[in-house]
Amino acid sequence: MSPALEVTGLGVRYRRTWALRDCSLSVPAGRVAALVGPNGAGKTTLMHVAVGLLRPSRGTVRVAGAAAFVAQDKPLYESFTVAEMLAFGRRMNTRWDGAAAAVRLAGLGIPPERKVSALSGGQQAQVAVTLALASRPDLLVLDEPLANLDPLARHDVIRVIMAEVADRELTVLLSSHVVSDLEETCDWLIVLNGGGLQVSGDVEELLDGHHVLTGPDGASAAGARVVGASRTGRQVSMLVRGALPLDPRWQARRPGLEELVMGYLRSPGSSALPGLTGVGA
Ligand SMILES: Nc1ncnc2c1ncn2[C@@H]1O[C@H](COP(=O)(O)OP(=O)(O)OP(=O)(O)O)[C@@H](O)[C@H]1O
Repeated sequence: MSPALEVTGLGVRYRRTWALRDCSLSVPAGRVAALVGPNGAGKTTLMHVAVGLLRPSRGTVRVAGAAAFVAQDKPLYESFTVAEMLAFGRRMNTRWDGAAAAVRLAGLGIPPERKVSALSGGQQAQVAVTLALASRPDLLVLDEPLANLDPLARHDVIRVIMAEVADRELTVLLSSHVVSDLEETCDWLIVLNGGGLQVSGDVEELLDGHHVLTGPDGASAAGARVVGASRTGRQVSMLVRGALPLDPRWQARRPGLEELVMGYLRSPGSSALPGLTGVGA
């Protein structure tokens, strides 16, 4: 099956700053991909290129079908009512499912005559996601849609998106700084760091392919590809990729998603990308 999103040798430069350098990745159709990375990693830039808001300085980006985007800040026109936003969406989109959007907003208790500026942050996020889904995209790109939402509203927004993913082959690219929000939702992981791609792959395969090791100071890591290590007193903890080290003093377990992400973010020189081998690769 062809990928929903394919990025090859992507570089994006803002004047003298390269926001993204030599990124190549592909996300299979029907996946919910988490895009994580520290501030300034290039997440928004990648999303803008994916939806055609920004042109690559180098390389190519290919989306199979139509993309919809929910921006990080102010995704809606504040002076519009909800009904006006829906009418605007209908005019701007060739394939538009206004009926489903109206049903969803009614289910959420959001009145059509209410001005966007009078909605809570959670309601605004719900309206923005509903409008994006009404355009029947093949790829839905969401830049931190859960920021500033309370836990209940976060759960509701995720539930709406996941229902749509289950209904049809929608692919989602979702950025967030809160990895725990992504744990139950995402089955693909992309980690960007300082404009470079560190990780892109199936979440289960990545978790199966890594171990968290704990052992005494002085235990040998020979035979393992170390992503990163930390020390607490005389205890050493390491994230390794692939085979375990030979030294029997290590205790190994499968990492959680957050441990995996943090392990890579703390070691910007490490990467887990298809086709790369060697220490830290
Ligand atoms: N319009 C712009 N002009 C110049 N530099 C920019 C512009 N937009 C982004 N950058 C720079 O590009 C880099 C990547 O920014 P980007 O917004 O893509 O990161 P991000 O991962 O989305 O960050 P955050 O998590 O803070 O939202 C940063 O160094 C940023 O300062």
